Amino acid sequence: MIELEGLTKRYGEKVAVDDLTFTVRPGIVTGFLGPNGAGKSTTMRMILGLDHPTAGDVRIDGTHYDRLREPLTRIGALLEAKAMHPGRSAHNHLLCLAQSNGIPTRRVHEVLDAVGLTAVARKKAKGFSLGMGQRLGIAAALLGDPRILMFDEPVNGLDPEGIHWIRTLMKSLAAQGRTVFVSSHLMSEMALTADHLVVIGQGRLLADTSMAEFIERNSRSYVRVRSPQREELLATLHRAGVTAVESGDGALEVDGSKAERIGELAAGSRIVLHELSPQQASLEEAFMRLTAESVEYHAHSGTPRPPQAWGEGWKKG
Ligand SMILES: Nc1ncnc2c1ncn2[C@@H]1O[C@H](COP(=O)(O)OP(=O)(O)OP(=O)(O)O)[C@@H](O)[C@H]1O
Repeated sequence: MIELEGLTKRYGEKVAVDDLTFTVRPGIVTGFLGPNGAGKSTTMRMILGLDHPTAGDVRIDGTHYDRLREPLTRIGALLEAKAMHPGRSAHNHLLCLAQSNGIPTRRVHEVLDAVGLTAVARKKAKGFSLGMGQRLGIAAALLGDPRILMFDEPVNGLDPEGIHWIRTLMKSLAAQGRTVFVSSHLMSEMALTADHLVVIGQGRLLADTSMAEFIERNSRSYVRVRSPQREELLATLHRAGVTAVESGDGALEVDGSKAERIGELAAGSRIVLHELSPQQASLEEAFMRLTAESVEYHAHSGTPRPPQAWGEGWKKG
């Protein structure tokens, strides 16, 4: 279990992590989601004692990282791929880590096998592709057989096979009862991997929710309707107790009614329809709405929409 309490990090004027309080629990994959610069890496560095908090506290199974005995056997982390000596082989890199942490040598062979690097174990790391570097970083995280694992953007730059492999690995580690904490800036990626979501923006907690709850709240389905007899259609829908809102481009959006019913109501009043289409809002859109105000740098493609009122509704703790 990882517990953060009021965790804060300032760099001069910049507040990189702002009063974060949440708990990462065992047995599930917890996704740590936020746009670029949200403070995910800084938070993970503080969990590992690589950065010191300006305020607040973070504990690993009740203890500060600095006070853990043989920390690699308690928490394993992949923070930056290729954080290794380029002239060293994968085998020797892991062997050095094992020897300095009191981990038996046989674990080196086990983890090389687990990440599929046995065949290239004696090759120098500088010749490794990004995917091989990620696998070696994950092997290092697994070396001490820790109960807690933390991965910072593990699928960045990987091919589909590598992405699939990491997703499966994270789920199986969680199924073994371990705590798995993984960061990403892609909602679509988290939707496929995480059981629980912690969302941050500009260092602040925006949501702490189960994935199922996030999907339920944000998989908004509605029907788009366009008609040259818009006012008559609005009046007909109103009489039937169906609420429609303007979509901004002249069309109407109707929640809570099927396209069939709207079509039948329109036909009953001899109203011509030019469009009648069921729609499903994507989780990526929901994430973008939630974090819109906290994104540091926008492309000049339009004004971000303000976060919806529901943003606060599912924030816990
Ligand atoms: N050593 C530092 N000195 C000054 N500012 C920093 C430092 N480290 C991080 N920051 C700033 O803190 C903020 C959070 O950065 P961080 O790398 O933690 O975000 P992130 O969510 O991991 O982003 P990304 O997905 O882009 O890696 C950013 O604005 C960053 O510029």
